Amino acid sequence: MTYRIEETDGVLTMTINRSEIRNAINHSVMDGFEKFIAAVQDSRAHCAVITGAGGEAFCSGGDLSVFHELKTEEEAFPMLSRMADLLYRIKMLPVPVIAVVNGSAVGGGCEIATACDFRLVKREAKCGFIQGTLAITTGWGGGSYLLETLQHDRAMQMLTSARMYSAEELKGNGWATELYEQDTDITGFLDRFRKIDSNVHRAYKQLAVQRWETNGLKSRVDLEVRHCAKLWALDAHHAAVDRFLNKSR
Ligand SMILES: CC[C@@H](C(=O)O)C(=O)SCCNC(=O)CCNC(=O)[C@H](O)C(C)(C)COP(=O)(O)OP(=O)(O)OC[C@H]1O[C@@H](n2cnc3c(N)ncnc32)[C@H](O)[C@@H]1OP(=O)(O)O
Repeated sequence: MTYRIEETDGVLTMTINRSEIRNAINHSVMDGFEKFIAAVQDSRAHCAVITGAGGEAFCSGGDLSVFHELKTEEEAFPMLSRMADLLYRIKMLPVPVIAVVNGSAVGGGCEIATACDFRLVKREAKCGFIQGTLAITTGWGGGSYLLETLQHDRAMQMLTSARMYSAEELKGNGWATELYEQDTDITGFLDRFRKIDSNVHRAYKQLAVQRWETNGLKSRVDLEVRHCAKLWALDAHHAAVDRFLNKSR
């Protein structure tokens, strides 16, 4: 199975389960996100968690071994817009969503984590919006979420530098909520959530959702998807993806 969904003590967790390919996202994982969203909406959970299996990576973004077959704007758009829609629905979930970034988050992996309300980042993890090195922009809404989350210049720096950041840098620029060393530190964070009535969490989340629904976030995400789909079709992107795939062979 490419994902696992479990509920423990009022916490619903989705684990991307493709560690051999660093938890890259394909359509099967997207099906998992559909199920996860439905499960959270139907539950009385305190909060939801997204993480990756294996410990090397939280998520390495889109599965380039599959998505390199998408050559044109028209071919790329449905994949980008499907995942953007899923991340928007995750952002709008009625409870706080926590990304447990237990390894590298690269490209779309950073977009998934940025759609969440909190990012707990393992001290050894490195994360980056490296899309620029592939001659594309973020295409799943993560650029809009980053600009919504960080101070403007820090968000722009992360997007335009297209480089990997250390966990310390991520704490410094505000992307990481907390750094952690051991899994027990995550348990401590979740226990603090459980101590407060879940209606309180839901009420604060509703305030955030209300702000995003009225400040045009969805239309910015739609624009982001269209920009990425256009750049996706250019030779510079296909050449960069070929270089990545050939290097790892
Ligand atoms: C499509 C949407 C777009 C967006 O909107 O944001 C994107 O997400 S673009 C994709 C961005 N992702 C990448 O460019 C992939 C980057 N991957 C890496 O930098 C590294 O793999 C890693 C995540 C830092 C992990 O490094 P390491 O632990 O050293 O593992 P390997 O590099 O040896 O990887 C193991 C294995 O997995 C394959 N792999 C990794 N990521 C992907 C991926 N995104 N798509 C396809 N395959 C991936 C890698 O090729 C290795 O394969 P083998 O050599 O066959 O074992």
